[in-house]
Amino acid sequence: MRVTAVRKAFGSRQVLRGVGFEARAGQLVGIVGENGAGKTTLLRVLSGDLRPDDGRVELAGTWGYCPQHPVLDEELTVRQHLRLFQVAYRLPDLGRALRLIDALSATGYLDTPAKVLSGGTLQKLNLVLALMHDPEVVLLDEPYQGFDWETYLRFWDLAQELKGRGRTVIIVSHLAHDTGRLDVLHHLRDGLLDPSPPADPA
Ligand SMILES: Nc1ncnc2c1ncn2[C@@H]1O[C@H](COP(=O)(O)OP(=O)(O)OP(=O)(O)O)[C@@H](O)[C@H]1O
Repeated sequence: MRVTAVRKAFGSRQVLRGVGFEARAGQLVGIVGENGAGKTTLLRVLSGDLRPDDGRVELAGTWGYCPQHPVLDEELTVRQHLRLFQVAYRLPDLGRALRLIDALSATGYLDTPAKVLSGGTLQKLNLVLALMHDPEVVLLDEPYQGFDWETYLRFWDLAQELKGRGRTVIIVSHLAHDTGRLDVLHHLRDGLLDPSPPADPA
């Protein structure tokens, strides 16, 4: 993925003022910044959900997008959501989706409607919907919000597994901890990315 000089304003508020970076296959890339820094705006531009005022986003291959707020139908169960996305992604079966649900310990909720799921379980579904077609580039907006510690650790196992298979994983968070798990960390400040040196594995 190559991002060049992306600009986006809402009215007179310049949120992105020339953002550029590259992410390669097999890289875990973090983008951190304070509340309101423009992280979600950037990810929406990267996913094609929002048109930038200027700049380019080049993305080779398939992508998956896990938005900050799950876009789900509260009347549908977890399994029905998986089926809906199976059709949209044109997948032959739900094998990978069910393995991901299992890896996140959500199998017990397959037949539960979204409207009665806890926030953390909704987020598990949100994440699985972004990963079930095994995209080459994964865009994750605060992917572990609401996760308990066990699930948080499983999330990072999953991220490592994706990295190991050459996927590009871009994680946006307002939390700058756990940066040792990332290959590259960018800070979004004043509408620009400030690249940090590779995270210290210690
Ligand atoms: N659709 C919109 N219309 C107008 N202003 C917007 C819109 N979306 C975002 N903004 C503004 O752009 C700025 C950046 O918002 P954004 O949601 O991208 O920040 P963020 O870094 O993701 O924040 P957080 O960590 O709180 O999720 C904020 O000032 C926000 O109010």
